[in-house]
Amino acid sequence: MATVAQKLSAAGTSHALELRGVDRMFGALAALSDINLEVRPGEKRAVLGSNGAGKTTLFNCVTGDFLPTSGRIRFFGEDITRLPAHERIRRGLRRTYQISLLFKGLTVLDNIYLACRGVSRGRFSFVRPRRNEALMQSAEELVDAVHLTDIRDRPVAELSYGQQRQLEVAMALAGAPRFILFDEPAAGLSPTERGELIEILQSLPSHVGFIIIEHDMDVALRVVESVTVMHNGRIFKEGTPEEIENDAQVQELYLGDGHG
Ligand SMILES: Nc1ncnc2c1ncn2[C@@H]1O[C@H](COP(=O)(O)OP(=O)(O)OP(=O)(O)O)[C@@H](O)[C@H]1O
Repeated sequence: MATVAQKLSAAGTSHALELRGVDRMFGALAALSDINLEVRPGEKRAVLGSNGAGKTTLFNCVTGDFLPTSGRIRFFGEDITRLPAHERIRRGLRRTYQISLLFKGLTVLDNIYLACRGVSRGRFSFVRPRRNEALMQSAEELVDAVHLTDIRDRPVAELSYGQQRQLEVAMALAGAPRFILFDEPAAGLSPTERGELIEILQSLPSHVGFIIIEHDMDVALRVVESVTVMHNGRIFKEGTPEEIENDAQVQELYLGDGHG
């Protein structure tokens, strides 16, 4: 059986995600200008930048929530620039949002089960599944992966804010994703919860790549191998976490502006 690398090579690319000349206008405002970005399969990358830099718009263009005004986006070699969002999900792209999209009245396990069900090809049924069903097993594994085993039968409304964010990570992992976009997963977390999130992100399977938007540098730089800094809708700098941390221009632009 061909490996992911062999399949990508046959498709003429070695990238999980590739953006070429992507622009996104909102009226006269260029939220994204000439974005060129390449992310390898399994690569973990942070996108940093101050408010309004264009980070969320970048995610929206990749997921299909917004179409780019111009430019091309490829996902594992396939041009997805104009594909609807659900077709991108079918191809293994996932995303978390800054706002919570959980079913608060359902249990932790049921929320993850529904996420697994939503991205599976089977037809939806309102009949409660038996525990041995394959999807329920996947849901149980994901509960363990995000350290929520002890509270898996609790309604989400009773969870702390940090536990709800952990649950969102599990839901993004439903259905064997190939690439995940995390939108500020550490926002509003306590130091302990941040530590837990770092552990979870560090233990994701090596073949699953991600981009994380994160204002908390401690979280972002500890879980990635590469960093892209954006400013005013453009890519300002790329490098390793060490290079970016020690870059004088980045410090002046981003680290020095009081972001917490
Ligand atoms: N739907 C929209 N309509 C009009 N302007 C928008 C829209 N979405 C984003 N913008 C504008 O595009 C620019 C980039 O916004 P974006 O949300 O992508 O930045 P960001 O880097 O994610 O910022 P933050 O860190 O505050 O979330 C901003 O000037 C914003 O006001």
